[in-house]
Amino acid sequence: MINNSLLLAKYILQGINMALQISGETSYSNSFDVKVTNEGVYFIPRMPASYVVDDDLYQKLFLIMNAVLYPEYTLLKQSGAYFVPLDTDDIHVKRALFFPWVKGISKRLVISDIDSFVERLPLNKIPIMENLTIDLNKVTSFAIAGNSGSGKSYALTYMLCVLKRSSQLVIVDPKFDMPSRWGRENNVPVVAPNASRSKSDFVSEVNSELSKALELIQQRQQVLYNNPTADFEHYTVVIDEVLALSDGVAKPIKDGFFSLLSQIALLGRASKVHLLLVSQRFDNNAIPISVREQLNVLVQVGNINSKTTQFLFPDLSLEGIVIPQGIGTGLIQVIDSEHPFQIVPLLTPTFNKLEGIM
Ligand SMILES: Nc1ncnc2c1ncn2[C@@H]1O[C@H](COP(=O)(O)OP(=O)(O)OP(=O)(O)O)[C@@H](O)[C@H]1O
Repeated sequence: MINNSLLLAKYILQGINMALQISGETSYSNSFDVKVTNEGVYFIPRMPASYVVDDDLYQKLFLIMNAVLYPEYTLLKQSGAYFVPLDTDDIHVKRALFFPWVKGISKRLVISDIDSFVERLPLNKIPIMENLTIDLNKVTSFAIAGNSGSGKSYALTYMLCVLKRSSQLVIVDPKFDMPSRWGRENNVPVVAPNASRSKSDFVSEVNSELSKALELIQQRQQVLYNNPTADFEHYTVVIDEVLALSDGVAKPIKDGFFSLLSQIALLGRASKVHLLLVSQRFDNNAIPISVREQLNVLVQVGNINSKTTQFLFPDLSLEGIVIPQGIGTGLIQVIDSEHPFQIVPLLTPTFNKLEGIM
């Protein structure tokens, strides 16, 4: 175990010196340096340099360092070069490429009793893996994508269990399936279709539920206007199979659905009103672009390739990301105020069977 940051920086430098082919430049010729902090690694080029400091260099360094650091640390994949200014008077070394990391590698949470796990959970915390916990106060909208059989419903069930600890919930369940049963057992209101009603009728009911969430946002905005430090209970609208809702309904109803979703996604942050959307995919038929842009917890389970990641992770090159094998695996990105862009391999939690629900 390497725990001394100087030693670790030296080890990383060695890895870069050996593997990076940039005009024969190395740290020995004083071309660059590496610094390590709790948050990640800084690659400091000495400028002007005989090599170009660009996205390409960034991705190369990512590949080299991710391998030399495995399994002590996992670098968080960025879509482009992540420049940071450094606090020094020396113009030659006033900038760095930054590689944020998390300690260890992604490890699945295995929970033997989900009820007591949730009971002991601190408020607003959403554990995802052993080294990744989301703070509900820092994120607004969640999306879970994955093909049939990929572990989407299982992941959703887990999210419902942990979210209930910190948030009021309302569930929209077009398939009248597991989420409806979970809602019944947990006294959470569910909007589901019934045989005697048309699809448009059902989506209209969904729209009126979304209108209620929007009204709540507006009421809370009023309160915040008078008291900017007011605090509220989280409120989360969970929608399973979003694509099944937006597909094949009358245009005015679909437009209404999209418009309500957009407004909630855009305005919900300050008033703690969240969306949790689940869908096979999140293309423009499933949700409007404005909603996709607001999503800040993005989960893709099942097959990971350029086709499946094109909607939630359009800028992602998968190079260098070690995707775990097996059931309930994939990728997760959490965009919060501290981390503008980070994608890590995901293993969804495993928990005990819930009688009568799944
Ligand atoms: N993290 C996990 N740990 C253990 N088992 C899992 C995990 N994730 C998924 N599974 C199992 O994988 C199988 C498929 O998962 P699930 O039913 O959630 O898929 P799905 O994507 O929702 O499919 P569908 O859309 O057809 O409902 C289930 O038997 C489930 O128990």
